[in-house]
Amino acid sequence: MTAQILDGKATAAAIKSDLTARVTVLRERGITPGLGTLLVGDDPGSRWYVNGKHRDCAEVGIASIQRELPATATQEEIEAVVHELNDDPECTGYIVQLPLPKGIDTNRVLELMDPAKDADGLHPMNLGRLVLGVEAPLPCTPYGIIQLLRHHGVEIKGAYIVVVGRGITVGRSIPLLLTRKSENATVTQCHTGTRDLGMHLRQADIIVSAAGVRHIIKPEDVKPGAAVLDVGVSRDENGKIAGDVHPGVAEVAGWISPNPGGVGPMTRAQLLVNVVEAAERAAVAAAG
Ligand SMILES: Nc1nc2c(c(=O)[nH]1)N[C@@H](CN(C=O)c1ccc(C(=O)N[C@@H](CCC(=O)O)C(=O)O)cc1)CN2
Repeated sequence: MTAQILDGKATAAAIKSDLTARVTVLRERGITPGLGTLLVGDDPGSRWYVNGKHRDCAEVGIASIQRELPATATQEEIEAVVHELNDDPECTGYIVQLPLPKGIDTNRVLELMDPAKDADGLHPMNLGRLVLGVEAPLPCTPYGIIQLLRHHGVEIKGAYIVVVGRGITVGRSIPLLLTRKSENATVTQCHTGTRDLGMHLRQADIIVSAAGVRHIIKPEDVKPGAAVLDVGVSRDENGKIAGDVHPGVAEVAGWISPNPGGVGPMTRAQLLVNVVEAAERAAVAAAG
């Protein structure tokens, strides 16, 4: 392997240490930030992610509010919990773990959330604010990726970045962040329907792959020295979890994010940032 590692675990640990200090200040002022989660169904992966989020909360001093519903929950039952979390003063920010079971209208659930408590930055109003360039909680994985690149000194400004994927949590929103004046990158969005994906990838200074297609990023399609971020999660024929990036890419790239240990821990760290910032905003509003 010649590529340097974009170490998400270490970067997330540094972010969490800063947050612990900010939470202490809030608590001294009588404000305890609280993260709520709503998990619907019994998918072991989703449960693992939600448990991880609450472990992180305990580490930095954020309170946890855990709500669960069975896979058979109706739209109305899910919406009732969303209303409860909106009204719960101890819950300063929350997430609805995705994906929701088949048959549930996810967009409607997200729309019903109080945008001021949207810890994922996925509420339509907050995504709209992002488009307008107005302050809003930032989507966790996209902003986590930017923090990971910054932390390792990978130049984003002026870079040509190819994003592979168009899902709600990463692909749709990361171009919005990367093309802001503060980042000033040029972005092409590709996806599984893109003709000649390799032609786009070979020109990229930075590749962000969130397609969920095992090894869609191949060594021959990566420019030597490029930074490659692997966000994809899929399962191989034996049920083993695999990323989007072929292991051979590490011999060509200049930087690579391991998967696990790269973007995942950054997603979780950014979630905590959003919860703390929401509590800080609420404290300012209450004071003034
Ligand atoms: N409401 C949301 N739902 C989902 C999101 C999201 O951001 N908000 N993203 C994904 C899942 N996810 C967070 O919820 C998530 C995925 C992975 C990790 C992580 O830390 N992964 C580890 C490895 C885990 C393993 O070994 O299985 C890593 O990359 O090191 C954190 C969060 C879909 N749903």
